[in-house]
Amino acid sequence: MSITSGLNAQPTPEVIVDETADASTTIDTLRGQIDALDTAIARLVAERAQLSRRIQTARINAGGTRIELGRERAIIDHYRSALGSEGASVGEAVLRACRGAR
Ligand SMILES: C=C(O[C@@H]1C=C(C(=O)O)C=C[C@H]1O)C(=O)O
Repeated sequence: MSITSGLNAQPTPEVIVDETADASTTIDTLRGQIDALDTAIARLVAERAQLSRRIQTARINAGGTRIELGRERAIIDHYRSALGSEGASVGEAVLRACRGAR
């Protein structure tokens, strides 16, 4: 299975802004949309972390290691392909968030 096949990415919703509004109203509207996206991103990362920890626990219980670097490299490559050069940093941050104990 490819990395992407389990993802259910949705298109970014259309940005609806009143073109006659003043700048501060436009900024408030767009910031509201950014806040909603950040909430969704955080929820997805938390959901991802739960799945990741289940895999890590299963592997440890089977006598393996918590970390699998080859798989992590593929994930970072995926983020780089999707987001450009800064995508690798995003992928690394996501992996870190999914590794820590909670
Ligand atoms: C979840 C896994 O275990 C670890 C965590 C990973 C992740 O959060 O994506 C990836 C590789 C492993 O270091 C896995 O092997 O898939």
